[in-house]
Amino acid sequence: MSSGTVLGTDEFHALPVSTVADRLGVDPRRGLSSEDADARLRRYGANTVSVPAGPGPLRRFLVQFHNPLIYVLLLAGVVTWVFGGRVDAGVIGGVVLLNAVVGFVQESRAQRALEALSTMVPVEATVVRDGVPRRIPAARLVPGDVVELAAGDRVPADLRLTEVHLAEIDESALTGESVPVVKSADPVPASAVVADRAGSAYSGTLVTRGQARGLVTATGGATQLGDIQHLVATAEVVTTPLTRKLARFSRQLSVVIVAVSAGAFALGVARGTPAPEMFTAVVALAVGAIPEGLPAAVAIVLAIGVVRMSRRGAIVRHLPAVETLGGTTVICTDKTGTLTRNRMTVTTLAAAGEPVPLAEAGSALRECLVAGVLCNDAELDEGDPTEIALLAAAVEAGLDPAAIRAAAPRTETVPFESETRTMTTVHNGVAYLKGAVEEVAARCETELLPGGGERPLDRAALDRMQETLTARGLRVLAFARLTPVPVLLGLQAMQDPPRPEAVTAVEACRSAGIDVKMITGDHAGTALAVAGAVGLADSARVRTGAELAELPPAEFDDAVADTSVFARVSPGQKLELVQALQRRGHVVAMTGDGVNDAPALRRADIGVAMGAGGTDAARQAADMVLTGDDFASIEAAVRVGRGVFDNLRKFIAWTLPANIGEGMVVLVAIVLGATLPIVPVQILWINMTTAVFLGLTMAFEPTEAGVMRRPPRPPARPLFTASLLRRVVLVSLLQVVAAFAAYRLQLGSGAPVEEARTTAVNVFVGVQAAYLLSCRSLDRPVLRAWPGHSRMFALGLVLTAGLQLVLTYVPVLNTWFHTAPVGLVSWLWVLGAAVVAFAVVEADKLLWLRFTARRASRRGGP
Ligand SMILES: Nc1ncnc2c1ncn2[C@@H]1O[C@H](COP(=O)(O)OP(=O)(O)OP(=O)(O)O)[C@@H](O)[C@H]1O
Repeated sequence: MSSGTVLGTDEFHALPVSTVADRLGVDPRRGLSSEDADARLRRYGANTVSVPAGPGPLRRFLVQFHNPLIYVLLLAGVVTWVFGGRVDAGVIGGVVLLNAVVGFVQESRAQRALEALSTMVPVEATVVRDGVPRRIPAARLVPGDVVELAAGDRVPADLRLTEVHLAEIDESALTGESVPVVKSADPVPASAVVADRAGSAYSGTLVTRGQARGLVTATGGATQLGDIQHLVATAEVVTTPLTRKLARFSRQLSVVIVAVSAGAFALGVARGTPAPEMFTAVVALAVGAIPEGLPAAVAIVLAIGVVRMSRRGAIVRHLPAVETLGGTTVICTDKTGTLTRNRMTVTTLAAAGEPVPLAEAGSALRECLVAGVLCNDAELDEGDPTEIALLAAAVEAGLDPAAIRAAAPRTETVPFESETRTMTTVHNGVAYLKGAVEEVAARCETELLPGGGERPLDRAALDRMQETLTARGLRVLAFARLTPVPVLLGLQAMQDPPRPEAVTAVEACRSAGIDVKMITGDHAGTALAVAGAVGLADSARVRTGAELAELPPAEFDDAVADTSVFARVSPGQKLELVQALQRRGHVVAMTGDGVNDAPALRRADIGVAMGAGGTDAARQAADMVLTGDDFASIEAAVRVGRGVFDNLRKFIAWTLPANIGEGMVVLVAIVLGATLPIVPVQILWINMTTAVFLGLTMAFEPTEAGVMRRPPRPPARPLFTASLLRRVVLVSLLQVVAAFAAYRLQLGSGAPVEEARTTAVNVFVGVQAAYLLSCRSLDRPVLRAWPGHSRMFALGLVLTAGLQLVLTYVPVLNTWFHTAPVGLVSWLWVLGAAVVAFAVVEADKLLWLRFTARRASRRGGP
């Protein structure tokens, strides 16, 4: 399906521009009229590629049954049925069904959270309509629209290029070719493949250099990108390194459990238990012990993290980023906009080594202000804040920017680039240069004196002036007239106030053991002053890009590690910085907004792009996009990331002992040759209800207050620590002992077996609930480190209690699950077991804390 069928041809790339414009019915200079565009929008639809829906709900539901464990359960159901256990078989069937429903719901939730993300970053395009360029949502583009492209933009639709200025486009998203393609406006042979069509630009690719204009030839699903997305049936699976690690762990554990079950089966049968009965028992053992919900639950915990982060202004583009963020050890951040407001105001001018107040500059430094107006792409209300400030300064000094521009129309432009740090424009044969002081001064031999006259450039005085201004945190730009001979016109120094919230956020990061480094293209003096203002500079630790370039390779990594402010850094060097830090084992978050920052963003463990000020190229390369461009959002995201990782650990720490305990009850009974204190269908009941209503509440735990007061998790730390393993052993033992004790003592006191088993089941769930309470704080006594109220947690407890009451007192369930109503004594058992289990785990935490503290002090540590 291509637009060609709609528009009469799909060979626009082979036609001259004028023919293309005719076919599309548009004047390439004026663009479409608004009415025509609206009509076309109705006719061709929105310019969005609907993500292929993926497998439908039915398919996703059926997939839930595709699991070896479920096969075994179903088999057990059939066996039970055949040997007459109709009710038990029905219960097993019900459990399988319920399991599928729960899995389905969980997965859908995670999927929805993720889908919501892709719509959150708005994409805009510059389009010419009714003869004027304007920004509109890219979704509203229609075939025939005239689109303007500039370096950093993502191509918003398929275009036939009409005008090209040095444009290069990275088409790797489409063709896999990573070298940018040089574009032209010429037709190519009709047979040319997409990669060879120099005269066209394709939706989803990135402009890496230059500017261009083009006519929209296809939108939405009719674009090449749309074609591809339809071909690639995206069954995108929600996996991260952690979910994969866990999935592998679950598989290994399953193998062990199946082996144990087989052994238990053989043992039981050898002792004379009927095979079908034994079979159902070991199936219960296996189902109870295998933590089947683990990978899905982890995906949910992460997805919830994504939602929480988006509320803090940080939009995560890749799920694994949530996990990585929590482990971040270094944040490398921009200055302008991220630590400061990016609201520039010129406060001082200077020439010939003397400051000139803005109020007097209109006469004394007129040409410096004029250069600031002419060599400038902004309007007073729109554009680069640095350039807006220059216009505002001219206005404040009494000049009229519009009149100045009208009198000296621009004939040539060399745009600003971070590499050259300068911009040049030519007006009626007069060339103006503006940019970083060093770069501009290097081109000049003479300088203008305030009020008139010239003298040879006094470089020492200029340097001193720059030192004075930058030390006040001002960004300093120099201006020169290049014709007939280069003369320095003066300096304009602008203020960009630090964000107050950045100060708190930097402080929070530092107390969280995260190193914050500032990387800027600005002058070292300015960088240092701003760093001081937001609380991240110790003056000895600033280095410039030039100094970095001089370092011998052997010293590079160390130097980078102990520098906190990098000034006059080029985008290419950002990549080197990331690599150096990673070589030292750091997990690096790096911000960037320009096209040239993309490699560094991609390389960083967490690439952070700006939603408002950044380019599409940077956003495309990033793992996370900040809607407010604000450093505080990075800090908030790290905080959430840590909380999410904690919740994962909590979930795992709860679920493993719970599951293994369930399996152990059966195993112990078989090994001892004793009757089962909990029968298979009851194990299934416990497994189903507690995993959802107790375990999953951990996903919603609030972030603990102290998360930002402890050091980052060491990148190499395994998920299964000694503490966790100890906890698994302890808690599964507690459960087994409690269940057996309750069962035996009840039997001993003459209670019928159903009542004794019901008590054992309730005791079991009670212990799991008590342990869940303890898991709200993994390492510290929970009552002392109370994480605050959690509605989910409370709801989970209430629902679980309700379900146990239903299981105990509702006759139908009594029949299905072989339970019976019990008396007060039985509930006292439950309460007692829960209290004891809670106390034991809390005591274990205290002992362990004391043990580690003593070990640390013996090693001479604090
Ligand atoms: N529009 C411009 N025209 C000419 N020169 C500029 C312009 N903007 C900035 N400069 C010069 O280039 C230097 C680097 O600016 P640039 O905007 O590349 O820094 P940056 O790395 O983006 O800064 P930050 O890290 O603070 O965001 C500035 O110190 C200034 O001297």
